[in-house]
Amino acid sequence: MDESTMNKTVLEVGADGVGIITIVNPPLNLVSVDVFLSLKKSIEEAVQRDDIKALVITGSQGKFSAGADVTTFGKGIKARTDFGFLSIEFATDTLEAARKPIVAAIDGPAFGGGLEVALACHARISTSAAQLGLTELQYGILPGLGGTQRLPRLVGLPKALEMIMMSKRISGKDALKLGLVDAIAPRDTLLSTARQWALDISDYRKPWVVSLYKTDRLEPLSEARIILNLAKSQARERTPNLTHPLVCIDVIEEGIVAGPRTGLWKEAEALLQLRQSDTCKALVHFFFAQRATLKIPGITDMALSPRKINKVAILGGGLMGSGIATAFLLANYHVILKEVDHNLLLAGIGRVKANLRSHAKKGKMTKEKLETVSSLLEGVLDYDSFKDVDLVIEAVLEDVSLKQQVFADLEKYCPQHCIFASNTSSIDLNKIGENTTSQNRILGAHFFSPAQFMPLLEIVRTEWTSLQVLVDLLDVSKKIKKTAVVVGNCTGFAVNRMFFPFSQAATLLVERGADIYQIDQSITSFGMPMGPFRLADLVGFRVAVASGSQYIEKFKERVHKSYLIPFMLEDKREGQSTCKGFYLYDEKRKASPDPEIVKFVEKARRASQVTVDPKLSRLSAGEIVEMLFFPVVNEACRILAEGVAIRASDLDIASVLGRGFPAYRGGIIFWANFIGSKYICSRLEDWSRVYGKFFEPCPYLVEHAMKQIPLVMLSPLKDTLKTVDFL
Ligand SMILES: C[C@H](O)CC(=O)SCCNC(=O)CCNC(=O)[C@H](O)C(C)(C)COP(=O)(O)OP(=O)(O)OC[C@H]1O[C@@H](n2cnc3c(N)ncnc32)[C@H](O)[C@@H]1OP(=O)(O)O
Repeated sequence: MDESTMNKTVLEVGADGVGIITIVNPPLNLVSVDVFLSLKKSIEEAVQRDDIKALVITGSQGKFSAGADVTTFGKGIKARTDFGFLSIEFATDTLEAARKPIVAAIDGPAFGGGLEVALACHARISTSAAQLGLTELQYGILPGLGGTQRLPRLVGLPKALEMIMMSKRISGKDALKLGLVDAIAPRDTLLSTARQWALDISDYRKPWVVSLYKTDRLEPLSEARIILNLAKSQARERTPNLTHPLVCIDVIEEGIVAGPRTGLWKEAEALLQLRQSDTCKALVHFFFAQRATLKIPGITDMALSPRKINKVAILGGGLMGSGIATAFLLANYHVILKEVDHNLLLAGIGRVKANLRSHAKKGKMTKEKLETVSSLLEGVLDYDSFKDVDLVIEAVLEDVSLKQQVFADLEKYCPQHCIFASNTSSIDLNKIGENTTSQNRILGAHFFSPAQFMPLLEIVRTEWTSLQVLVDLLDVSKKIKKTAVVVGNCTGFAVNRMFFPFSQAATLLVERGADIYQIDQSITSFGMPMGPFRLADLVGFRVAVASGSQYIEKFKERVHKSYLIPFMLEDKREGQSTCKGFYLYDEKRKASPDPEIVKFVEKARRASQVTVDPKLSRLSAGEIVEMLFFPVVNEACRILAEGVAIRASDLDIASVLGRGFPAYRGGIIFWANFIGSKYICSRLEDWSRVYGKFFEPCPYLVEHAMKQIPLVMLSPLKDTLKTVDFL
């Protein structure tokens, strides 16, 4: 399709007197300014023509419209789309006020501005598989084409709030139940059904609904206020650092209190401001960074088709193994769970079944599906049933020799094509495969706990891993609904290695005078799900010490060796599992600060023989954030410099999806670039002079700071792949 036939709408009139307006902007029919201007022109023309009785709006190639082009947010606005043009002059005064009925025929995506065009039509017909949603909050803005006013009037306030606040996407089938669409039609009769519906409206056989003025689904004002106030307090609690969800609720409220047209003006005003905000820029970056993870130079551009994976074996039914098994079962894979003895196997199966039941209890799966999925799980104690396994994921203890033995066994019992993945979080994969001749089918599949929920899968390739194996695992990751980030092999890989200095900085500061609970508080206020000490309690001190030792061994010259956790372990404090760590835990796992903690802190201070710096006990929340996260940025820079990560934005995704770094700050590198490499480098230099090598900025960061350029890859990708394929 050439440029002249894109980015516009096309009007065609049938013998029945129905004009079909098609949005033509493939592949997703995004509604650009040009599309809106063309749509306005088509409607105005159709209203004037005597041969047109009614209209249908649809999208080309079976896709209604994926909404506005989000890359334009934060940029200058063209004159014709000035304040109020889109929602008032176009959607309300041209489309909704047209003197001829207009029906939306929806297939494929109808998101954001796309759905808002449909909401302003006088009826909506969709296929059952169509996807509908007002997803704007996901980008730090609000529905800006009247969605805040029309959706509550069509589906009622609670459902509209749920959809808008969660950027929820629903199917055509569910949209029918809500009253968001008027009828469902199969794909091949969608247009004819919409045509007939438009004629029926024109001939008064079907109602001509102007959604902006519909009131039958709106709650009475007093009830609406209660619902809105509840939504506000939920938004404040869920995302205390964000204003756009609250602005959106205010706009909805304005329409209910002062009338929908006043609401539209307020919506237009809010959109203008929000689309320029830093939050919007960060969230748009996050959206594209996540999509970029799917494109891996040298891997996904090699035209290799993924092989079908039918049977998956998980070794180890502990917390990780059972979570991974659950994720595979939920995607309908046949799963073998292997343990070393009967009791451990029963416990592992029990965990998986409890995970599945809790999924069903939350309404995410029907009872029938629970039964089907549970029947796909098989528990075993030996390798007999491994002869037709396609993928093994090892999740045994973090012990090198145990893993080496396991991989040597796998080579004996599994078929030649089987992929061997390790869920190790820090051990070198080359070491794990040392006793095998299968290095080309070994890779890391690092899941994050709880594996059935956490959306990230860190795929670790070694210099030997076959491209086909990588393509296979990338395909599996999509099927189990994980975002995969492919990284190179090194201690801690990308995610844990990047965040190791985070907990190191925290203990370093405490040993030199800072307060444990103030650190945790500052970090959660920044937007992390929990602070480093609460996190250490959750992970457990034994795991923290075991993985920490890998870094201490590997990066001796720059790690901070803390005595704090070892002293607490001596006193049988292991974290949340023992109800005592940095916090005390009650029977409901509620954490409270422990006054006795000071005893351990003082002992650690004495042992490390450092002088307490009174300045550190008076750090502001902002300083604490900098002192914990700038070392993370520094390590991320080393990871980029070594070519462990493919691109800087992958580390943004890894930090958000693997560690809970706030998406509205764009991810660790985006945030660092927002602050500026020069400032970060100078702060690290200052601290390294006072507190030692741990804070010393790496050459990559220094170079970027000197040139005052953003932290992105400077050098081309390191080519780590030595073999092409093993098949
Ligand atoms: C004023 C209004 O109120 C504001 C709005 O409308 S906000 C926008 C609301 N729209 C959305 O949230 C939809 C976002 N898009 C999606 O979720 C998915 O693209 C989709 C489910 C529609 C389709 O998925 P899929 O078929 O896998 O295609 P996908 O690869 O994602 O997209 C194709 C290309 O379009 C891009 N794209 C998708 N939606 C886009 C958007 N809204 N803006 C800009 N680019 C977009 C993708 O990045 C991709 O680009 P690439 O080829 O260069 O990598």
